[in-house]
Amino acid sequence: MKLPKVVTIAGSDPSGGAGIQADLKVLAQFGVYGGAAVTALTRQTSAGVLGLFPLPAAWVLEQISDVLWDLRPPVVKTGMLQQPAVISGLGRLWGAYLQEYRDTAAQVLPPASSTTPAPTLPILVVDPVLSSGAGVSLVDGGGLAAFREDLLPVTTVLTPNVPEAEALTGMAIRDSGDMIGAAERLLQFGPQWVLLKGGHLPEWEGDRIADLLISREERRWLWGQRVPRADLHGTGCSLASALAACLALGLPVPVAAARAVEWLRQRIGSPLFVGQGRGVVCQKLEEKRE
Ligand SMILES: Nc1ncnc2c1ncn2[C@@H]1O[C@H](COP(=O)(O)OP(=O)(O)O)[C@@H](O)[C@H]1O
Ligand SMILES: Cc1ncc(COP(=O)(O)OP(=O)(O)O)c(N)n1
Repeated sequence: MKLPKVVTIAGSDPSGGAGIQADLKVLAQFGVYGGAAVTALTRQTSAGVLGLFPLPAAWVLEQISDVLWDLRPPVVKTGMLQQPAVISGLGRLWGAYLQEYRDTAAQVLPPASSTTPAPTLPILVVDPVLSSGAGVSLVDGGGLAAFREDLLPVTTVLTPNVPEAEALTGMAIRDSGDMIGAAERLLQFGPQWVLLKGGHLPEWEGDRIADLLISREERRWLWGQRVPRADLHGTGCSLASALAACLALGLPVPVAAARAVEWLRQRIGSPLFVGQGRGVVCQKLEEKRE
């Protein structure tokens, strides 16, 4: 088997709970090699985001291009992209990356027929980070339009939470029916799959909770046990990285999504308190120390 590799494109969180630091730790836990292109530096503690220092957009895009054509990762995951020029530029770069795969496959494979499977294309997991858990905006004006117009058309799996799906669609999401409507609207922007996370909805009955995984062909609810949730951050980054890792290990999207969601849910009720503020996702349950 080829070395499983994921490149994460995200911001830096010095406290290690979110951003590239969290992504690389999750990838390592799944046994997947991680590369990272950094979009912005934050001043951030476990209590929240104190400041944001974006790197020049052209320079960020050069970093991404360098690492894509060097490592040739089969899976890329995005976190805080922050600037519209980075979001749109990544859409263009990813289109070129996919095209090169198609051209190479056309040279080495026999012509496609009903019996030859289509070549496996690289996978782009987009976690549309818009704000920190405490509400600090992590995207500049124009970012939503850049996502909708330039990045979602080339996205394989989009992983919004409820507020992110509301912002991208302009639709209010109050219950599971609204989740379906918003996820279908998101599919119209172009992603092949949408994993709409349900953690922000109050409606779930009793001790159950669900996320919605949807494509143009299928719809699945990923049900799980709702646990009392301590205040923690980095859950969105960790889930998208776990999903990217499972995809790099060769699992199909529905299996990878179910496994990643389960992995995170096992950790949500049992965070690590590493600083003075919120908890972070515990990387290895069996090694948990207070
Ligand atoms: N109280 C909870 N108990 C169990 N799982 C939860 C709980 N809250 C959220 N989750 C799960 O954690 C993941 C992240 O959910 P969510 O909070 O919606 O997104 P985000 O972390 O991006 O804000 C989802 O798989 C969701 O089902
Ligand atoms: C550098 C950086 N990137 C992303 C976030 C947001 O983290 P996320 O896991 O999406 O959200 P919360 O769990 O914090 O709600 C961040 N804070 N910093």
